[in-house]
Amino acid sequence: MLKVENLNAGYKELHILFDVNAEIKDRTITTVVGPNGSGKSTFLKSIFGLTTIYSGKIQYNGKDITKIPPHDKTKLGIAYLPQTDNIFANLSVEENLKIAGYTVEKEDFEERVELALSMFPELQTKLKRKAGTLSGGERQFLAMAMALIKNAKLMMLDEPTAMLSPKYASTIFEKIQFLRDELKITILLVEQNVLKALEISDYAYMFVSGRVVFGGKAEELVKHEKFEQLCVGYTL
Ligand SMILES: Nc1ncnc2c1ncn2[C@@H]1O[C@H](COP(=O)(O)OP(=O)(O)OP(=O)(O)O)[C@@H](O)[C@H]1O
Repeated sequence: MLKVENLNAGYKELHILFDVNAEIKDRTITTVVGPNGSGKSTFLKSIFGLTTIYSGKIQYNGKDITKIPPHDKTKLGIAYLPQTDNIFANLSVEENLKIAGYTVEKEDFEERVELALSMFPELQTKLKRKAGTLSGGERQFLAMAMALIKNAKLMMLDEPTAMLSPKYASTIFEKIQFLRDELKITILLVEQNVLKALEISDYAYMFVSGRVVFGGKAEELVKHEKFEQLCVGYTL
């Protein structure tokens, strides 16, 4: 689904990612782990078109999307959910859902809202509430519901369980599995709850100082000699 080749990227002249190669397979969960500041978020942002790309290539279903702006990537079915600021806090939940559906045909929109609310029934009773008054977990649900309405096929989630209670975090992990298993959505995840994320993941990448030091099956990463040293502390 997504192929990243020899990607070098950063913020203007600040080079952060070095020769990154990665492949995200269709209908899988791939988790990116690594110490703080290793470039995990920058990786997601680069795929979405929010960084400076110096060289390399990003392909999505065989199409070169390296230089395509974010709004066009949304149309192709790519969604990027940052850790914060992923909803319009001053608007109601309902208005947020409507905005997500701006580019969707009216009939499709109603169907998509129905699907989104069946997946996130927690939002059903809060449609008139200002999104800014939702709990952290509910905000994540709303952001994911908006991505569903946009018909996302690839969802990139940056630390969706950050600041959430363990109970809420488990619910988010269940929802992510549901997205893969029932809705056939491909997930690229950056997570601080590394062990829990790897449990539900098919593949994983470990970044250190902007370089990929491991790429492969999620269960293999746990056996990697540097895994504990680099991810513990950050993991627990
Ligand atoms: N908008 C930005 N402008 C300039 N530098 C940035 C920007 N965003 C991130 N950086 C820098 O890029 C480097 C990588 O940051 P990034 O957020 O990608 O790491 P991360 O692995 O996701 O870290 P964390 O686990 O702490 O979230 C850091 O040195 C950070 O300070």
